[in-house]
Amino acid sequence: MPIPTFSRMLPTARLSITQALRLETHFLRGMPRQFSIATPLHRTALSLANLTAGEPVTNTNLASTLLTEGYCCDHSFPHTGTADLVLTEDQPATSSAPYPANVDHSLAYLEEIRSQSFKKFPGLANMMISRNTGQCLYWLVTLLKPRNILELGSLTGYSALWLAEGMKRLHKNPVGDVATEPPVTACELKPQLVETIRANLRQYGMEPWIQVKEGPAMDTLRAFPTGTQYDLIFMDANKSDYINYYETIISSGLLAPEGLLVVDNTLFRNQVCVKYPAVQKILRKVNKVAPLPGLSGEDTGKRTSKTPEYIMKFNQYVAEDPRTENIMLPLFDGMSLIRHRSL
Ligand SMILES: C[S@@+](CC[C@H](N)C(=O)[O-])C[C@H]1O[C@@H](n2cnc3c(N)ncnc32)[C@H](O)[C@@H]1O
Repeated sequence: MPIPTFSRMLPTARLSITQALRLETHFLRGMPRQFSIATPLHRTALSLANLTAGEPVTNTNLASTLLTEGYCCDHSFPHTGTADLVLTEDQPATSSAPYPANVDHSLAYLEEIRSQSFKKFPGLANMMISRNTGQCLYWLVTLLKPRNILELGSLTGYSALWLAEGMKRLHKNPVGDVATEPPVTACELKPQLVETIRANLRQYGMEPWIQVKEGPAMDTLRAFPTGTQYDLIFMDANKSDYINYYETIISSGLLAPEGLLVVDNTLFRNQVCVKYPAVQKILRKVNKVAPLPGLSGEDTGKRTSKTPEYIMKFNQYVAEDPRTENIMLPLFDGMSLIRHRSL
């Protein structure tokens, strides 16, 4: 069956958020395509990649996406004053690929893992990184050429696999600090998820690239022999321990001197920005048509009402830490890049 062409339905659509949400619900659900929403003000495409390809779509996560992929700092927040949106296609109508053309299509198996995760763990899968974040991690790996990678919080292995694919692109054979060990270490607390990660690794032949450590990430961090160093660390486990993980990683020297610590969800659906008047304004506007999930995501598993507070405190902690410097990318749910200041 041919994929309906959105532009045929709406050649040049200027829509309110309400209309966009309605359209999204009616037409875009489950379509294996990518669309973007650009505001008339800045014309920046906000990719809705994470809302397509059969994922459950709710008004809530559409609204969150609008916010988290928007501009979230008080000085650069451009949405103020308009709720109008222009919906445009950002893929040719013939394409059915879930990724933009520049992404290696051999990575399509990740899409399978993504949709299986939504089927198997509907209440948790929403916590996965977005496809764009996955691509970004993959790019970081290929640019930085880390010797090894550590991930805290792995769910079903989706983000770890993006990281491992970066390593795979760099090396024909898996090479870790210790040649016999897979170069990516993934830490996951829940046995059922660990089992799923292992099954995914087996199914897609990725066991030589990723080793899984089951249990609390803090135990795993503390168990590393003195002198262990990682060139790239991706932190995406429970937010309540972000400061503890960060402190352990930085003070123990686990992050190599030229290493990069990547931390996910540092904008936490923009809820960390509510103190900014411009953000409050857009939140009020969006809330009229699609209430945000308050401070506890309705479908976000472990996220608790305290999560935005944990993230805010973490961001503050890092910002004030003279040992490191960081930059926050407004990508999906916010991603911070942190490195030693001594560089
Ligand atoms: C945001 S999800 C990770 C998503 C994954 N990085 C991805 O994008 O595919 C957070 C994960 O951390 C795990 N987690 C929670 N507390 C943890 C802990 N103390 N130690 C290790 N993992 C933990 C959760 O079970 C969950 O799978």
